Amino acid sequence: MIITVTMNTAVDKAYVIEELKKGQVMRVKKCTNTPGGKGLNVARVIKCCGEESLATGFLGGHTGACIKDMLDAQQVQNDFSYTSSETRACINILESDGTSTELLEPGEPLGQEDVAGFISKFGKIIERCNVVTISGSVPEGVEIDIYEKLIGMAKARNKKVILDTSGMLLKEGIKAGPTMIKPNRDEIEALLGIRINGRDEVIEGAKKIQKMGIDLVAVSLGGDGALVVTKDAVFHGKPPKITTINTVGSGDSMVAAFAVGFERGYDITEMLRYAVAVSAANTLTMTTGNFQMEDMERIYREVAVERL
Ligand SMILES: Nc1ncnc2c1ncn2[C@@H]1O[C@H](COP(=O)(O)OP(=O)(O)OP(=O)(O)O)[C@@H](O)[C@H]1O
Ligand SMILES: O=P(O)(O)OC[C@@]1(O)O[C@H](CO)[C@@H](O)[C@@H]1O
Repeated sequence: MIITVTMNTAVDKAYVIEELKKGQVMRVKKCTNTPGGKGLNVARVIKCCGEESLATGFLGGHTGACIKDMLDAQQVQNDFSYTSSETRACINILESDGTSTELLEPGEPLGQEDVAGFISKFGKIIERCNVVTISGSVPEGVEIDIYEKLIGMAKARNKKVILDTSGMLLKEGIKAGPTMIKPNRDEIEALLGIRINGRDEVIEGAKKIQKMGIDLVAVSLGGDGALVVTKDAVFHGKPPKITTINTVGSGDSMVAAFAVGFERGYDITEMLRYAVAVSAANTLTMTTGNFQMEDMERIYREVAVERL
């Protein structure tokens, strides 16, 4: 069982329009509502992979109740902390030329008692899992070291923990030594406070972060696939060239696939090949955090994994 933590859940609204024009009234051609916030995408993809997950974090107000109904209808197991702070919406505007523009609400503030209640719930439910994923932003009112605390609790019980976040949350979370993190190039730059150009510099940056006490640093590189840096080795997994439909949630799909890899005991190269195939397959569907098995299997056969 894999537990996915989403402190800042959202209803993800994908708006399909011809062309975004600032300052004009625009009618949306098609709107898709999906339970979102990174960890909910992770949970859905784990289910697509055929493994059991339990989604936790916060849901609040009418939007939270609506997300709960959608998760239950999709048979995504969940055990959330409920709050009166309304769950946010995140909007992804998709134009016909493939441009994607995201508008992410901050999320209504949570109270200290909300957070304390969640920490207590988390302590109980992690007994039931082998792997924990912790993803995304947190609403106001949540301390910046929350992920450090959660990772510490999971590691004290010998769970594998994947952390996928950014900014100060990542900086603080790393202090607890998660098993894996999945930064992209921008997140490495922000974490190390440097500019990075080209693959070699990405690898150097990832090696520095790995030495901070993280077993596996997976760096996602969009259409160029992903790098994996461990204490002993560096691998690059490259997907075949594909025409994407919606890339939002592909980082989450990658996290889900690594979590499944840990759960199944895959070795590093198997895990990387699988993660690249699952995340690339996610870009071929309109819904965030979803893939078709036949897409994944076709791409899997064509992923090139190279030891550098
Ligand atoms: N154009 C693409 N073609 C093939 N695979 C892709 C493409 N874009 C993304 N992927 C796959 O998805 C993975 C994650 O994508 P990306 O590097 O964009 O993550 P990210 O920056 O964390 O994105 P996000 O947080 O928006 O989901 C990549 O490592 C790759 O395997
Ligand atoms: O504000 P956060 O938590 O960092 O990111 C939220 C979000 O953009 O991430 C997902 C894509 O990765 C979307 O489903 C969601 O709306």
